[in-house]
Amino acid sequence: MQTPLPSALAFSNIALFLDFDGTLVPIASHPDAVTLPHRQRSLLSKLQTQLKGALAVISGRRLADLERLTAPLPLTLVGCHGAQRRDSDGTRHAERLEPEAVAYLGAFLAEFTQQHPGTVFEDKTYAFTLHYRQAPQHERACRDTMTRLWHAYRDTYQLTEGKCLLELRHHTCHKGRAVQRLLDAPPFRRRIPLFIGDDRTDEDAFPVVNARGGFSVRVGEAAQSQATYRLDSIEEVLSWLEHQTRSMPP
Ligand SMILES: O=P(O)(O)OC[C@H]1O[C@H](O[C@H]2O[C@H](CO)[C@@H](O)[C@H](O)[C@H]2O)[C@H](O)[C@@H](O)[C@@H]1O
Repeated sequence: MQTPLPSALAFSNIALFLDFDGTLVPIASHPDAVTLPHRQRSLLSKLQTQLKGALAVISGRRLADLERLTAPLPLTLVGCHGAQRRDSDGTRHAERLEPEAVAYLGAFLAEFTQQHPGTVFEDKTYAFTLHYRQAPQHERACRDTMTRLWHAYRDTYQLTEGKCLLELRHHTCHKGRAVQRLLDAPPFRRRIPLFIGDDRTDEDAFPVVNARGGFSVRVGEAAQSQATYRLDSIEEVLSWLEHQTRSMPP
């Protein structure tokens, strides 16, 4: 059971990790329909300065998507649930992959969406995401297909569920590992981690944050969560963070 996040924290010592969709920006009908509103952009910019760079956006989206959405802010960005990273100085990191499986899964699922109108496929190289938000009549077919593919590739990929999506993600896609790595180096090292997220893959990060004596925060209702704290909505996330920026030196 999560308790409400206290409004007063020693925020200047925090390493802040923010999920993107459903935490910073509202869920939209299609992945490409999302933008970063002025309020969030200005907040991220202030936090980046006030936390001396100890801020990262950690998302299931591709790194290229995050770069486009947050440009020109020089943030640390983690894409594909941890498989890709851009540091605030522009340095890039990416996990290695077996190209054969990537090509096969990409081609197979692209064909699947042709046969199931309204479904959306994102080929993120490290993760293959099938959305049925706009075609709920195809949810069963999406589940069956992704389950079959997972049985064939379970040594390398795991099957997870998100908000109206099913995803085969490579074992290197793991937000907990991403947080661990960031905390081992400046500017995050020796700070207290605070992770805010709303989804299944954010759960991978919560035990890492808890083990480091940090603050794990789940956004919205969750039947089961390892988060210690709760914020009820995106509006609460933004207001809470804005309150912290007002309590720190500019
Ligand atoms: O880790 P996150 O930043 O929360 O990313 C999770 C997934 O977000 C996106 O899908 C979700 O948002 C879409 C746009 O609002 C929505 O249409 C979809 O139904 C949601 O599941 C993104 O498209 C995925 O690649 C991310 O894995």
